[in-house]
Amino acid sequence: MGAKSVEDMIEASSGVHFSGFHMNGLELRSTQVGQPTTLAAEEMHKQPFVIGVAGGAASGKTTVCDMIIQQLHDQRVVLVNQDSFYHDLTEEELTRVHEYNFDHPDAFDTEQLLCAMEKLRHGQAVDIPKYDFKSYKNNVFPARRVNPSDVIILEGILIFHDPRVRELMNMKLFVDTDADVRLARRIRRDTVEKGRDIGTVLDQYSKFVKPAFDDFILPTKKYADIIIPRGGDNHVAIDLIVQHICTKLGQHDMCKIYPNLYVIQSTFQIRGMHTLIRDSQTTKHDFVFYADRLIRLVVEHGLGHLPFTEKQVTTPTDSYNMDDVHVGTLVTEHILLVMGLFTLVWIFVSGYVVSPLLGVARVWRMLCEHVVKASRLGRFLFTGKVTMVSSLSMKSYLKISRIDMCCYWIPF
Ligand SMILES: Nc1ncnc2c1ncn2[C@@H]1O[C@H](COP(=O)(O)OP(=O)(O)O)[C@@H](O)[C@H]1O
Ligand SMILES: Nc1ccn([C@@H]2O[C@H](COP(=O)(O)O)[C@@H](O)[C@H]2O)c(=O)n1
Repeated sequence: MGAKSVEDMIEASSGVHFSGFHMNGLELRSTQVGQPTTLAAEEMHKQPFVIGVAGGAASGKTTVCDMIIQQLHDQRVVLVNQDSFYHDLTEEELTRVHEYNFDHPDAFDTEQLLCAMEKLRHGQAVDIPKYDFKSYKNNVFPARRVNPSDVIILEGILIFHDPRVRELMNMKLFVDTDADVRLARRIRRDTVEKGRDIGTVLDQYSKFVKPAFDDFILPTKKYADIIIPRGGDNHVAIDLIVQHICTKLGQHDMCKIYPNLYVIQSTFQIRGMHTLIRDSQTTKHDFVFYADRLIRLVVEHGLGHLPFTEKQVTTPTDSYNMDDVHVGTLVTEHILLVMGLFTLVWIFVSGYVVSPLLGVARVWRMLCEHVVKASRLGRFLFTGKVTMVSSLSMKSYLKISRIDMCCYWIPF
């Protein structure tokens, strides 16, 4: 490939980019300036929190869902069963119903399920059919009107099978109950509630239910975030799951109110530092040290949202690509981002009863450090013995210098 085409490629890819950091690793892909990045974020954050619950038939999925719903009493939660989306049987299929495999992925109308989810996620109510296990039809009972909610629980034996359905889920649970327990429950349920005779239940189990569990259901266990042994008997697991959902919903709600809010993923290191600065035994020196590190994380993540353009730099020895951060825009378009950072760190620091001024001063210092670094780099690139293939213009340099002065001027 010739030198010109390399240049062309760089030029073609040298638009302005935003780097993003989002909750749950959901990233907004790099977008060109002027495109509605915040609209995309809004779209994403306005959507409900979707929990998928899979597991074998009679494993206790519905029981677990009911327990979660009960404990999330102050949230708007709806349960959507995959059973509601069983295909209607044709007349011919009805005459030979015992040969029909209700445990195969093709038994479900996944397109209809996706369509219903699409509507719910966009704030529209949907009518979900109520399946009749006795007549094998989904139009015997009136459909159930489901309104858009904060949380949607999608439950079903094969709810993790289709990747498009899996992608809708923020959290995936797999109810793992022993096969003999599932069979015992199924026999009782199908004979008592569905009025089937035990011979038919056992035939269906060995012919379709067990093979489908091994071939289609069990292989989806790997997609689960949490596996719940013993289903509804496992109160500890359900309590922990509900706590986790509440935490996520808190963040989710905040993100819904503030579409430009980014939540930094918690790590053991971050949690450790939070513990230390909350501890009354922590010395002033350690407090300042760990608070500084936490503030630095916030500042660095915030600055990661500044737009940048890729530039090619030729040094005496080599040529390489670098990201030219638009420091100049710091004082103009992105002043709000910087102000937001101050406020954020101010809230963070003031939450720990330190003088808010101390917090603001520390943020200023960190921002200045960053800008000074960028400024030094800028000056080096501009005045040093290097050739810029794509120019870092005089205008940018002047802007950098102005910020430089401004930063030194701020007393702290
Ligand atoms: N922990 C449990 N102990 C006893 N019976 C249970 C338990 N969990 C569920 N069951 C019973 O087993 C049957 C199947 O449970 P369900 O929650 O409907 O499972 P699934 O939704 O996975 O088919 C129901 O009759 C239910 O009452
Ligand atoms: N007409 C039907 C439809 C489904 N089944 C069985 O139901 C099971 C799934 O429901 P769960 O509530 O237990 O998850 C599945 O194993 C089907 O075989 C049926 O028997 N008849």
